[in-house]
Amino acid sequence: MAAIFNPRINLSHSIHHKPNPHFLRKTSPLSLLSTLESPIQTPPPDKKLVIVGGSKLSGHVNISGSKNSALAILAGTLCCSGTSKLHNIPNLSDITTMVSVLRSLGARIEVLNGEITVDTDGLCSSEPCSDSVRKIRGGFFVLGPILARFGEAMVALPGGCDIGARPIDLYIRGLRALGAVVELICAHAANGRGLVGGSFRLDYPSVGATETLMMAASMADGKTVLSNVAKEPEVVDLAQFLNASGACVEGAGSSTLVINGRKRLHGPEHTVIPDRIEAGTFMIAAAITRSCFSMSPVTPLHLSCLIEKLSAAGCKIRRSSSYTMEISALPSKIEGGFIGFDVRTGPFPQFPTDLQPQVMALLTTCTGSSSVEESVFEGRMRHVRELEKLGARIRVCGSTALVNGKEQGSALYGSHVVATDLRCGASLVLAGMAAEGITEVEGVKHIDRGYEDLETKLKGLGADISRQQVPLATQLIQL
Ligand SMILES: CC(=O)N[C@H]1[C@@H](OP(=O)(O)OP(=O)(O)OC[C@H]2O[C@@H](n3ccc(=O)[nH]c3=O)[C@H](O)[C@@H]2O)O[C@H](CO)[C@@H](O)[C@@H]1O
Ligand SMILES: C=C(OP(=O)(O)O)C(=O)O
Repeated sequence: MAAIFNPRINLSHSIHHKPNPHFLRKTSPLSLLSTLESPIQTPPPDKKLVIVGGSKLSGHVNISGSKNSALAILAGTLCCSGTSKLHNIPNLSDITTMVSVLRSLGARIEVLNGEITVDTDGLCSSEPCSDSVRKIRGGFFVLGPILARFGEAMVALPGGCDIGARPIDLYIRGLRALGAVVELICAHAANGRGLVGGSFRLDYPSVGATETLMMAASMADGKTVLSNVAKEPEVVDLAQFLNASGACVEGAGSSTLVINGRKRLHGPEHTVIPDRIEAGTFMIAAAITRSCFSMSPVTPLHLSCLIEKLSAAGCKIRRSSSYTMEISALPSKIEGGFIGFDVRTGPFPQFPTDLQPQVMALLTTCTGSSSVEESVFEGRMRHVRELEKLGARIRVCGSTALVNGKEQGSALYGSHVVATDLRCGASLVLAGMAAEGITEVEGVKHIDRGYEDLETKLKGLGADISRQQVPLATQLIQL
């Protein structure tokens, strides 16, 4: 079948779902009902976070399980027969959406206090609910497992943060290398039976493409070699989950993966790694408020680039037990004050793009000028305009932002700002805590996608932050 895939397709492209006769035959009335029940609801009224700047933070904060690991591993449960039991799953709207994606395929899921069990024995569809897939990036990761398990998949184009074009060409070319025929939204095994092992080199170490191909190859017939893959800790966590299911994935954390496919994987028990981006956000919170507190569980190796930068700027970072880290940014302890530093984002182990907006907020409060180069997502500078509303002085030239630190006696000041994506929201909350006066951050739904109880955790450390309803009139004007 001819391939008509356009790798730079607009993500808002509408999807026409043809009914799949194979699965319609197999679909029970109950699972059809649950597909129909998939939420198509009017979005809830937006909330705002109101922050009174200037509080010092202290105490201890618990770090939740990793959003990005949990999303990939939830997709990975589709590779496993029987029941997978996952621990340390964060309570986030992205996870709720991913659960809807899996349920729309017929998975039976129980969610209780950070634990999720996924029973895939009743899977009855190769077409996940498009509305759910379109809401998040992780929804698209089900493509590999569905294809590997059923030999065909029909998946809508993904959503996620609006931070660039975010094409899916590597997923498609990689799956083709494993014997898939891929049309715009529909993929099936070329030989009509299943995927076969193959070799594929990614032009760029894409996290999602690596994870999707790893899952697909785990059930392909024979050996697969993937090179120039992503080395992010979430990729390693997924590999550990798959290996615990009986898969044979070697090399996770290096740039080459060798995967020997298995006919059948079984549901394992797995604990998701701590969220390094949440932990990094809290480290920056300590730095920007010139405070001292501890956090756990944290894996310092996952944050080495940030630890290096903050230490060079004057923070004292100490491991007080294997999973607890204390960060001290008390002005009395930092000789010569906080000095700005340069950052360039890149694939792990380089500086994470998901901490770039937060670190930029910090740099606006340091002395001297700093440069922040975003090399991963071409559209990840939307927080700059909002930071400027709080008094930040930033000039963007191409993919680099030149941040002018504070002048003698100057500070950020409170204002009304809007989060346009998840980490933009985190950046604005951090800046608001350092600003003089009151900052209102709208667009909290973006923050809820990736931070579990952000304001409760910050309040626990001593921040003055509350969640309030955005008046309806304001919401209507924004529409
Ligand atoms: C749910 C999840 O895990 N999200 C994370 C994942 O996103 P995601 O997996 O979408 O990010 P990628 O690693 O794929 O993207 C990195 C770069 O590769 C490009 N690219 C990607 C795929 C492709 O087929 N073609 C292509 O050109 C992207 O446009 C981007 O410029 O990794 C990003 C990079 O660490 C993080 O910011 C996201 O938080
Ligand atoms: C970009 C992010 O998430 P997603 O890939 O889910 O949009 C993020 O977590 O910062």
